[in-house]
Amino acid sequence: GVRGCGAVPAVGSSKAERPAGGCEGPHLSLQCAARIPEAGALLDLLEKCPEHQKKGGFPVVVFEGLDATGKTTVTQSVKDTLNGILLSSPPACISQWRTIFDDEPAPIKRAFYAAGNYILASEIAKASTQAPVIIDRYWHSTAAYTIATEINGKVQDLPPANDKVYQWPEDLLKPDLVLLLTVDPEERVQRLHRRGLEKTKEEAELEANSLFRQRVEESYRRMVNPACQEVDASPSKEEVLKTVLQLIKKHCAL
Ligand SMILES: Nc1ncnc2c1ncn2[C@@H]1O[C@H](COP(=O)(O)OP(=O)(O)OP(=O)(O)O)[C@@H](O)[C@H]1O
Ligand SMILES: Nc1ccn([C@@H]2O[C@H](COP(=O)(O)O)[C@@H](O)[C@H]2O)c(=O)n1
Repeated sequence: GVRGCGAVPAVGSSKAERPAGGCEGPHLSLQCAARIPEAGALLDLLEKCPEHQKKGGFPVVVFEGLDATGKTTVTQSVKDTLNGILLSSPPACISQWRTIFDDEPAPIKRAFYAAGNYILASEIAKASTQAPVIIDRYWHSTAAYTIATEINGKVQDLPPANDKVYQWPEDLLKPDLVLLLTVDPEERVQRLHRRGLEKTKEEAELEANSLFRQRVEESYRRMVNPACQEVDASPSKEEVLKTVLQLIKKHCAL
């Protein structure tokens, strides 16, 4: 069995909790490695990461949110202001395989992002002994997009608010603070267009499908332990930076 690879049917549960019959983890990993050579390399990297990584003494702050809500912009500024270390999910060491897994069926694609979070945890453990760590997406993104993809229809059709799919995995290093950036849909579309990068399939889906967008955001809001703290990211870049720095100072010992 491999950490993180059973994330689709068991979002939020730890490796140990996953039922053998319902767990796609080991099954998926063997299948993947035989068919996709990069899956073998990914699993090798994952196996090298020690389990139950511990955080260092510096704060670990995650930024979450839909595409184009301003995560890249604000994480860079926070990192510069705090002399921190900027990390992202999926981590740089596996990002060259991202397009390969993005084109795979949903369970394999999600397993890639889930495994990436466990590899990222090793980087967070090390970096947080040296400086404040600022992260662009982590587990909440993997969980929220998975839940919103697995469930069709309206927000009311999502699993109930206290369902265990919204729990943080027991065996994954926890951040000190998770900030969820939100902007109204019109502003977000304008930012997407202003940015002008090529859209991924999922970004196109997000833009076209307002119900999907609502399910992703609501899933973020339902995540617990740690929950996301919502930040209105509609104001100017300077205002947003000021707000998040205040929140970091309030919640983390710097
Ligand atoms: N507060 C803001 N006001 C106006 N424009 C902004 C603000 N923050 C970011 N932008 C602009 O919006 C666009 C998207 O921002 P950014 O790339 O930081 O979002 P993102 O959340 O990292 O997106 P993705 O998740 O797709 O990488 C960029 O062109 C950026 O300059
Ligand atoms: N921890 C993560 C990170 C990302 N994803 C998936 O990637 C898409 C967004 O990535 P950007 O680089 O454009 O911000 C997002 O749609 C997720 O599908 C993930 O699942 N888990």
